[in-house]
Amino acid sequence: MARVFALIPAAGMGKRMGAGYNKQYLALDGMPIVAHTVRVFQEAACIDAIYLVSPEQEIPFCRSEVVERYGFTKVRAIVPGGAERQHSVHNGLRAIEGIAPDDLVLIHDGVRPFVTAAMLEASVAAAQASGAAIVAVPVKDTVKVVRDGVIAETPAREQLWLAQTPQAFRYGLIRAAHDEAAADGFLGTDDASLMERQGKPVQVVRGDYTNIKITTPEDMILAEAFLKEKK
Ligand SMILES: Nc1ccn([C@@H]2O[C@H](COP(=O)(O)OP(=O)(O)OP(=O)(O)O)[C@@H](O)[C@H]2O)c(=O)n1
Ligand SMILES: C[C@](O)(CO)[C@H](O)COP(=O)(O)O
Repeated sequence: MARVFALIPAAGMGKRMGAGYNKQYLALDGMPIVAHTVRVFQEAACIDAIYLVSPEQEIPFCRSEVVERYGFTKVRAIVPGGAERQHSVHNGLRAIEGIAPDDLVLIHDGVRPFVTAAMLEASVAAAQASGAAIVAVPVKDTVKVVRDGVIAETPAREQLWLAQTPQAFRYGLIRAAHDEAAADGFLGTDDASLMERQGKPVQVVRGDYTNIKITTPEDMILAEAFLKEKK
């Protein structure tokens, strides 16, 4: 039976949030954003172990203020991050102890606190069946490709989806994709894109519009509203 590992990159700088410190520690209902996220994985029966990725200098803070404070017993290690998200994920993948190629890894942004147990279960089932699956939602607006301030193209909306996380993979597949991208100096903005460039299929699991990545200040307003609605 494949085991399921969660890998949560939380080693960004939160530059677009402009909070003056890492946005994953901003409080939502008195609890750091990243703790809301980890809690969903801690409580999900389908997750066996969690690896967190943090800026190296913040590892002691993350351990005491997130892992120990909230009793996240599934967290096996806090791994030092890299310059870009992809580097942080690659560091995390290399740090998972005793993982087998057929085990599953669910990669999930530390700043997407509205992930649900249902999304985790659907991702696990899809990756178990096909090897690779991401959560995504259809775009609601019309999307334009713009070059030099002028519209170059209007892609058919029916084909456009917004990639979210979790992104779930058989470990052997995503490890090979990350190793190859690193060797080629390729930087993608999500993990699925590293498999796509190898011509490997990635399934899509329908997510939810509330599964936002908290990126800019207005996302905090949305997050507070979603949290109020959940209560
Ligand atoms: N070098 C990096 C960059 C990002 N992340 C993580 O990847 C997730 C998504 O990244 P993003 O929202 O872009 O976060 P930041 O990089 O912190 O934001 P910014 O680009 O505004 O600095 C976050 O949980 C972030 O902590 C990471 O682990 N390591
Ligand atoms: C992985 C991701 O959350 C999917 O939407 C996104 O691509 C991360 O991008 P960012 O540049 O780190 O914000």
